[in-house]
Amino acid sequence: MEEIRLEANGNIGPIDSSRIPRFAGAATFARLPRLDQLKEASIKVVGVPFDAGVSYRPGARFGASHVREASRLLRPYNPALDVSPFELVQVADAGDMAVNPFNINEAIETVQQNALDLTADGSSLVTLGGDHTIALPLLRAAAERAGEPVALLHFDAHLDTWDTYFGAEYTHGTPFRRAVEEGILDTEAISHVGTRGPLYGKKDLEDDKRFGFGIVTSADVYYQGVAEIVAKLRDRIGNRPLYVSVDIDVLDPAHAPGTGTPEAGGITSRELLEILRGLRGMNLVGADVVEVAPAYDHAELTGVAASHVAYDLVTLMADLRSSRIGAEASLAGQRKDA
Ligand SMILES: N=C(N)NCCCC(=O)O
Ligand SMILES: [Zn+2]
Ligand SMILES: [Zn+2]
Repeated sequence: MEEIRLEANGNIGPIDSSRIPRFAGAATFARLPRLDQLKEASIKVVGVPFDAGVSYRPGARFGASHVREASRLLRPYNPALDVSPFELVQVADAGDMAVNPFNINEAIETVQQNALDLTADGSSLVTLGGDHTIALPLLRAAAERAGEPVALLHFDAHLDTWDTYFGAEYTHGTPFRRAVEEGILDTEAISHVGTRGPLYGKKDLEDDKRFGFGIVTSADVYYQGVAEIVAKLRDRIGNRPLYVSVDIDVLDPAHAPGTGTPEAGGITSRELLEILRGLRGMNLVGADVVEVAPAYDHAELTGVAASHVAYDLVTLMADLRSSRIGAEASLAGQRKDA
């Protein structure tokens, strides 16, 4: 059937949910056009159906399609930031990467190469996981595109800076240790947010600190509040190229039960969204939302939370890009006047 879409400023937007019921048709993120329906896009949402790196419950391979399904209810105007992201720039759903489910090393190579290919035109990626293993190749690609090590804001119940599991180096509990070892993170500006729960030992925290990570625990969010935490994070990161990785288990299991390694005592979806919104204007170069495992989800809670997180990340990127376009235009105007 014909797709009736919203359009503005030459950008092709979501299917118009006032004319085609939002529950009709195949799901793309926020009902956006597929990349293969367009010539180009400035922001691409891409899925990575991969969960061969998990240490506990499997199922995050189905995360991206679950988030797409749950994203049918997203609307085109984001009042929290007063931005209509799909009007400002072209946003598209780039589909799923075809990653080898039987070979982790090959899967990591594929994610890295696909991320580089998708961003060769200067566009930005929001990746839907997949387990957290995929953050490593995504960070490699982000650092290569940025031309320098990137700052990292890592929202997670877990540190994910452990060394190995069963001798395996590339797992969902180890991506950020590998990233530090590879020199792709700017260790002056890396922080975990939302960590909590039992660890293997105190050494986990000592190692993590040695790598350069700052920690804002889930309890810190409760005691200090969103505004204070945002101010501290902004201060630490400044204008460095910033990658944001959101493990959905950063949320309390009450807000996101559909995940593989749940921990009690997490932040709320309101807190997470407000912290993300507080990053407005920062130099966001890439982002992921990982660890959505729909088999353990109820009432689409986790899918809805993850789709809103991805929507706010897209909004931040769209806002940043359009403010840069605006700044360039006014600079060009000034040059012409001079
Ligand atoms: N990245 C996530 N979600 N979890 C890591 C937990 C690793 C562990 O089982 O100790
Ligand atoms: Zn986690
Ligand atoms: Zn994680």
